[in-house]
Amino acid sequence: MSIFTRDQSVTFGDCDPAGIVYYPNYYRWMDGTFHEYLRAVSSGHSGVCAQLGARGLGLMESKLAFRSPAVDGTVLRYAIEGITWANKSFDITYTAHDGDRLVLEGMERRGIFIEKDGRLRAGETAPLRALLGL
Ligand SMILES: CC(C)(COP(=O)(O)OP(=O)(O)OC[C@H]1O[C@@H](n2cnc3c(N)ncnc32)[C@H](O)[C@@H]1OP(=O)(O)O)[C@@H](O)C(=O)NCCC(=O)NCCSC(=O)c1ccc(O)cc1
Repeated sequence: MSIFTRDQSVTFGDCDPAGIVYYPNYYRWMDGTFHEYLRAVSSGHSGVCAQLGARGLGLMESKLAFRSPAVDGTVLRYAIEGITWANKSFDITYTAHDGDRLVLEGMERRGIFIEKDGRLRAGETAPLRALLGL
């Protein structure tokens, strides 16, 4: 059972000369899925950051495995499949499907980026968990 889903339409301009989705777009849409999730369950990224005194729920790591191609006209259903919490980071796992067909599997490792002694640091994740009720 997914935590959250959203649909993303693929248009002509999202594709490379071979007619399949140009891969950086998949990263943008994965990021966008996280932001839509935050909007659905909280005051959104900027609101959450204001509440936590954070600069961003920023990326430490991000990866995708491309399982099958998508083309102009595909409607991708992005899903957040799970969130795993560590002390100062959290991992979000994603899938995107075209109907029953798996198009990609992805993950992001994010942190609560705070400014400390003039540099970015990862803050504790507990306040975010509490805010999201997770
Ligand atoms: C992430 C950092 C602030 C962490 O700094 P520190 O506070 O010194 O981290 P620590 O070494 O103490 O590690 C803290 C935890 O993070 C984990 N960590 C830290 N860095 C990494 C990396 N690179 N990979 C994996 N895990 C990491 C580490 O294992 C610790 O894990 P747990 O304690 O088990 O939870 C610093 O490494 C940094 O500034 N990295 C560059 C970040 C960056 O430039 N990201 C790309 C910008 S994208 C962005 O900000 C964004 C915002 C919002 C969006 O929707 C999308 C993108």
